[in-house]
Amino acid sequence: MTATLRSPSAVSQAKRLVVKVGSSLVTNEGKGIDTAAVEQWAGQIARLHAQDRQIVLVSSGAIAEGMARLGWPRRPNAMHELQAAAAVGQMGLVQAYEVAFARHGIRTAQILLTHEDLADRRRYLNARSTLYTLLGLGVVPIVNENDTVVTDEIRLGDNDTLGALVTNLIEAEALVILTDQAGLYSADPRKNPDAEFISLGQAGDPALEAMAGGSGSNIGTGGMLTKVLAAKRAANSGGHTVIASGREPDVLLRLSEGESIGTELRAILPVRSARQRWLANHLRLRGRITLDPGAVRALMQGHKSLLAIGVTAVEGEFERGDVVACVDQHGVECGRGLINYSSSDTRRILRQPSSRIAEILGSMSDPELMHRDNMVFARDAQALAAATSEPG
Ligand SMILES: Nc1ncnc2c1ncn2[C@@H]1O[C@H](COP(=O)(O)OP(=O)(O)O)[C@@H](O)[C@H]1O
Ligand SMILES: N[C@@H](CCC(=O)OP(=O)(O)O)C(=O)O
Repeated sequence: MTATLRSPSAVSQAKRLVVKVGSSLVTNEGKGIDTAAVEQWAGQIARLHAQDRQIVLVSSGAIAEGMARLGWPRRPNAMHELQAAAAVGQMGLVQAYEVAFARHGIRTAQILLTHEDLADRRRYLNARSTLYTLLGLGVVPIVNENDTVVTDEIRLGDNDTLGALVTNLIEAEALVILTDQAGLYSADPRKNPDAEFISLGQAGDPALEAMAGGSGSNIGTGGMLTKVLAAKRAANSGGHTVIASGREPDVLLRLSEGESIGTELRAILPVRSARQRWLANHLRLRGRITLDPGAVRALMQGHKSLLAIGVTAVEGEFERGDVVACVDQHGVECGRGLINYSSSDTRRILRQPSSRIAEILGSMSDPELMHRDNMVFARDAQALAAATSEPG
């Protein structure tokens, strides 16, 4: 039983939405592209299009389809083989979508993104402007990670995260994650047949992360946890998320008509500005600086600029203008931002008042290490609790 009274549905209100379909769904559990399913989704999206809704499709399946085309029975471990499979499979993926959408007179466009594209401010703005242009032209962009050029260290790896980043990028009101389960259960239903179905929740609720696979330890390995975390990320731009079965007949249409299908994770957190989201969405940072409890409080409670005097340690190598994490003494991130001094200069001025910067470095470009306008502060109560429990 997946449908419950839950109204109004986030999707029914959305004018702009991102639909994400997972690998096992698209490729029929690795057997090769499920053209019937692709046609179903294209038909539904065409109907939503006719209602003047703008849709971006984030589709996985390149690696699985590449493996099927190359006749590889098992997923390779070597990165270059995964990349080769993705290059082969991506052809099949876009071909299937192009044919399916053309039947409805709709053009499609292929957008392959990497984490670096979204981390670099200029490339991020370019990607956003291209997506807006395509949506304005009535085209359905088909997005995937550019698996062929990413390396292990910089890959997003799962398209749930990519779907959320795209939701933030284009400020979509809803993210629909279609998968092989009816939605989120209180535990993995494959292992726990008594798991309860969760129809409605709040994006960012840590209890959901525990249900989806334990908080933290499984991050990045896919499954439900990346979907729950994607909902939290989508909420940064006010996007509501629905996790539902891609095999549910007319799932997108019924959601758009207000029917309660799947798990809806509502965005209730205050919306962050586009610049704050860009800062928050950096998945891999060049360095981190450790703050003393007083500086953590100034950041978390006062949203103040960060001064060198509150910094106790510096890790990593970074330049002025890089995005760097601020962590408390337990390593919990309490904010991040564009740093005004390189890692070597920061090491020289840490624990020092701003009045001594010119004397130590020979000149002072800025009195603060990070200006509050170039920072985003954690919403996580854990960091605040850690900071306030310490005297200082
Ligand atoms: N609490 C949970 N509720 C539902 N599914 C869960 C849960 N925890 C883990 N899972 C697993 O997550 C799987 C879906 O994730 P994944 O295979 O990555 O899908 P996709 O390819 O669509 O992204 C489900 O098949 C299910 O076994
Ligand atoms: N970019 C990869 C998909 C990554 C992935 O496994 O995503 P998902 O199945 O959505 O968790 C591909 O197209 O094969």
